[in-house]
Amino acid sequence: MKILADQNMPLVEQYFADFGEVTRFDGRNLSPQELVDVDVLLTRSVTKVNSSLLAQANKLSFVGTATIGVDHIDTQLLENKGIAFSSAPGCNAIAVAEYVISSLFALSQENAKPLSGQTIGIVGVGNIGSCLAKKLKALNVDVLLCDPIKHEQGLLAEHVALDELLERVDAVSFHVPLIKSGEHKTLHLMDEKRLSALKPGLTVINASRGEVINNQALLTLMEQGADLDLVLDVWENEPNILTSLLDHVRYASVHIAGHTLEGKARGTQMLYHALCNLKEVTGEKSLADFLPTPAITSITLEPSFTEADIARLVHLIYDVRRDDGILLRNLANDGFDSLRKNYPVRREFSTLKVHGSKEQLNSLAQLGFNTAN
Ligand SMILES: NC(=O)c1ccc[n+]([C@@H]2O[C@H](COP(=O)([O-])OP(=O)(O)OC[C@H]3O[C@@H](n4cnc5c(N)ncnc54)[C@H](O)[C@@H]3O)[C@@H](O)[C@H]2O)c1
Ligand SMILES: O=C(O)[C@H](O)[C@H](O)COP(=O)(O)O
Repeated sequence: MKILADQNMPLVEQYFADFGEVTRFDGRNLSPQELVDVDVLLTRSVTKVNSSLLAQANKLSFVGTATIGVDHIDTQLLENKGIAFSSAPGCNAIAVAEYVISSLFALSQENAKPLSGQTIGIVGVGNIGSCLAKKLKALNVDVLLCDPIKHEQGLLAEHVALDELLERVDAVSFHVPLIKSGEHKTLHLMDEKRLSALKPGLTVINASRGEVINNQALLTLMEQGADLDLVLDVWENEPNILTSLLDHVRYASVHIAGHTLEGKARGTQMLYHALCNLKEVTGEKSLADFLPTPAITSITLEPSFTEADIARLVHLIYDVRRDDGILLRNLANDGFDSLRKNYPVRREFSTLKVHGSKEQLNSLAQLGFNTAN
């Protein structure tokens, strides 16, 4: 079996070598010719899997994307061609939620505005939005949720319409898929009209897809002096982003919100299990076999540790300002994709074992730290 895998996908050889020969490709520059005689294609989010890419795919029987988002894949085409498909739902949901928590704590410190007592809006309450809501509630934050689809399905009673939510919150975080048309379209969900109506002092976080916010309209608004705290991980037209917007963003990063070691590796593992199912073999390999021990494994809290110290613990594991600095220092020389490829190791909160009193550990456990005795 011939397996073609994105060069930025970790652990492919470890998981897939038993199935056949693994060859790597450059995600943005895969040519139709490279798919001749290939059985399995494993992508990340930058490869557009469409009819022109598959024009010479004479043997392809499985396509997998080790990502949550599937807007780069023509899934209808795969179905029509009888090619099995799998994505990796939820694989990096924890990583994205931790990115948002890190950003909110950093802003809270810099703006001298405690997080506890703030109202945060979450737009899109799927795997990431739900995970984030749980963590925020553990921090005594009021959470407003907006997800009209789940509401219509009877799965979210407390849905708040987007325009009302934007008026009521201190910060809003977007976790919707990119939907280009239809009643629930998210392309330019934040269009010029909605952006212009935002209240001063609002924090706007986007770690979903860049196209959810009209970037040019946002730039124009910021150039006119709008008072918004912007946290942007995703951009329209990646990798050729609107660089003049960077001057107006508090924390900017190169579409890495989901890029913990665990998040990326889980994506690969989920595709491994999908292929095992397809081939009717038992998948016996596990993430724990491959992930390295983190640099800091445990910490003990003193009785003086209070809620205010939670931010320090969060930033010990991941501080979004590290990634903001990397982008600002290096984008011009290295370029967007190279910064993504060489992203420094980031681990999830669960890799830190925290020892302390029962009361201290309660909210830390809900934030995702390892508090097991
Ligand atoms: N920045 C990153 O690194 C990164 C990482 C992972 C995922 N993502 C993006 O985040 C998106 C969400 O991920 P998820 O795992 O939570 O997906 P999910 O499918 O579990 O949840 C998405 C939710 O959004 C809701 N939704 C759809 N249209 C909506 C609308 N118009 N308004 C409000 N809600 C709407 C859906 O009903 C669903 O509940 C992914 O599709 C992907 O594009 C980005
Ligand atoms: O949808 C996703 O899962 C994320 O956007 C994903 O983490 C993007 O990262 P990439 O696949 O481009 O490395």
